[in-house]
Amino acid sequence: MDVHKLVKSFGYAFYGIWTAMNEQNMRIHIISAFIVMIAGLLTGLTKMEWVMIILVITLVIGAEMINTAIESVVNLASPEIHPLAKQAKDIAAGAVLVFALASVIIGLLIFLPKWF
Ligand SMILES: Nc1ncnc2c1ncn2[C@@H]1O[C@H](COP(=O)(O)OP(=O)(O)OP(=O)(O)O)[C@@H](O)[C@H]1O
Repeated sequence: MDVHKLVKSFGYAFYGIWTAMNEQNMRIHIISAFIVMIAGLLTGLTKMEWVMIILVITLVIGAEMINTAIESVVNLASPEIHPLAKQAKDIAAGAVLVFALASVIIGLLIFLPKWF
C-alpha cells in the first residue's frame, strides 16, 4: 500500500470539502446543520434520533457537493448555453432539493412531538 499516495488523496478530498464550503448554498446548509444540532442538544435526542439527524445532514451536504461538482464540469464542458447543460444543472439542483425536503420532514417528525 502506497501510504504517501493515500495521504495525498485525503489531502485532495479535504481540499475539495474546503473548496465546496466557498459556495453560498453550502454555507447555508452548514449553518442550518449547526442550528439543528444546537436544537438537538437543547431538546435532548435519543441515540437513534441523532443517527437520523447526522445522516440527513451528511446526505444534504454530500448531495450539495456533488451538485457543485456537476456544475463545475458542465461549466467546463459547455460554457455556452445548451439545453443539455441546463438539464444537467437543474436535475442536479433538484436532487439536492429532494434531500433537503426529506431532511426537513424528518427533522419535523423528530422535533415537533418533543416541543408540543
Ligand atoms: N450553460 C448553460 N446552458 C443552459 N442553461 C444554463 C447553463 N448554465 C446555467 N443554466 C441554467 O440557468 C439557470 C440559472 O442557473 P444558475 O443561477 O445556477 O446559474 P449558473 O450559471 O448555473 O450558476 P453558477 O455560477 O453557480 O454556475 C438554471 O436553470 C441553469 O440550469
